[in-house]
Amino acid sequence: MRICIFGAGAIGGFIAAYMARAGIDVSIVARGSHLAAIRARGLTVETRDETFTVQVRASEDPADLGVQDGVFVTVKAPSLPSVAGLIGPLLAPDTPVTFLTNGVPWWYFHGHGGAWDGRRLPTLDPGDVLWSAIGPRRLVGGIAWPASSVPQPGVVRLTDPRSRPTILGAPDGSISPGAVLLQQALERAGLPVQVETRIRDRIWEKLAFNLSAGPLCVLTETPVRSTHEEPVLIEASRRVLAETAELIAALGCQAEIDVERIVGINMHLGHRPSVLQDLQASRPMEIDALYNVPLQLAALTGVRMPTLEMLAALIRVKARALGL
Ligand SMILES: NC(=O)C1=CN([C@@H]2O[C@H](COP(=O)(O)OP(=O)(O)OC[C@H]3O[C@@H](n4cnc5c(N)ncnc54)[C@H](OP(=O)(O)O)[C@@H]3O)[C@@H](O)[C@H]2O)C=CC1
Ligand SMILES: CC(C)(CO)C(=O)C(=O)O
Repeated sequence: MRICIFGAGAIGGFIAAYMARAGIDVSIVARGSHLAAIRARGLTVETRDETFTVQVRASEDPADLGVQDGVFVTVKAPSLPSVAGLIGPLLAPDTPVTFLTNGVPWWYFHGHGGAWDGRRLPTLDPGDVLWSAIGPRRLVGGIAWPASSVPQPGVVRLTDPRSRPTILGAPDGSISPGAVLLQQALERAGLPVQVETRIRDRIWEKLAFNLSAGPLCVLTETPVRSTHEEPVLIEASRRVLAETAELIAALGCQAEIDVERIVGINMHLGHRPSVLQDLQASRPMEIDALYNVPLQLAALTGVRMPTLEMLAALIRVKARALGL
């Protein structure tokens, strides 16, 4: 089984390393100092329980890696249009591609059914470049949960890669052969995975979690639990979650949003969300996928999200002021 991880940073890096260790023919698309370090010293994973290093084929040019049986795209959302122009050489006609990204995915309305079926999201896929290069047919929706980071080039750090399963699911709700192939690859690597028929419900569960504290972390530049030291900010988090639950229902999804459970988790979470990691590394943040597009969907469905609107506006101002 030939698997390529496109953008093997915090999330893709640990997946690639576990696959390589399990003997899967895995290669990665990486770039810059991270690629140089992986080539020179291998790809290292540090978890609570172990540290290990694997040698893995890596290139910034997918043409060096050839046609694959399956592809995991794990770049940040602002990098996705760059993937469209590069991914072609990895794809046979049936190669499944999953996008393990936070936020609303660019393909959200593909296979949705109903009045919005096939609607495009130009904010996430300007000029339909992903839609045209990858095509919705081979798509598998995906969600990753483990809190992870790249503390230095060539090194991925996370507490527990098995903390929560990766979720995969075809946009049309079928158990597609592509989803099953990608599931098998993760299982062989010893990573927990579930294939779901209602992928959008799971996307919203994850996004609600990201929305509960991510904006507060970006604005305060502190880890999740620090934002929950102030009762008024916990209240803001509760309001964002209530607004998100309303949007989820208006979109016809059935995600379970247990506000007090999420608040309870956040109280103890020392993680800096990946959106904050981007801010602090002066990288573009996933503002569109995480905040702006949910607000567009709120406008589409007539749902009011004043708290998220305010937080998103403050973040946009901050991003512009910092040139991000
Ligand atoms: N980190 C976390 O804790 C979690 C993250 N997520 C989500 O997972 C997704 C991936 O995040 P994460 O792994 O943290 O991101 P990272 O930035 O750590 O990894 C993405 C990698 O892709 C590389 N990349 C981007 N474009 C290209 C390209 N065209 N060619 C080659 N390499 C490229 C980046 O390089 P460069 O740095 O040069 O841009 C980077 O090394 C995001 O949507 C995030 O929100 C989900 C759960 C938890
Ligand atoms: C908060 C977390 C780890 C949730 O899994 C996440 O998605 C992120 O850091 O972006």
